Amino acid sequence: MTVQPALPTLAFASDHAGVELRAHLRAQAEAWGYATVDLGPDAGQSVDYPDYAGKLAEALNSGPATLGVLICGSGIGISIAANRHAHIRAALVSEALSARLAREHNNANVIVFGARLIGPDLAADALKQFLTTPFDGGERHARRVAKLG
Ligand SMILES: O=C(CO)[C@H](O)[C@H](O)[C@H](O)COP(=O)(O)O
Repeated sequence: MTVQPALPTLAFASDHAGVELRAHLRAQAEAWGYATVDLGPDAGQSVDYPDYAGKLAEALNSGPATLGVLICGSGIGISIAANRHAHIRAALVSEALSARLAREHNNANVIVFGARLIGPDLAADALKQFLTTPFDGGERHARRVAKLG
């Protein structure tokens, strides 16, 4: 019998612009077998993306989630905010190849989407790549990631 490694728990957060895409991607991830933690916000309120990037950074610090998904309108503000936390390597992506490379080369632990710039199917494809690609672990990549701090 082959024992499959446990899937990581995923944390999801967004600002108001990302509420719908967050729900879609979270449902997809659960359908793929991942446990998820939802950090909000609820629909119908305007919020500030640094607050939700901070919630996700805190969640990855305290567990059980080890990978995160962040979404704002463009993905830019929330990725800037997330990357101000030393243990976060957040990659803003708009297609699946970048999502794969973010794991393979950068060992990114957070994937970021711009809900106003990417469709739900493309975002789900990119998320699937992100979740199923391990860090390459090669010496040059490990060295560079270590220099990120
Ligand atoms: O931070 C952003 C842009 O870099 C995000 O796209 C935000 O979601 C956006 O600024 C929110 O804008 P809104 O007019 O308050 O909906």
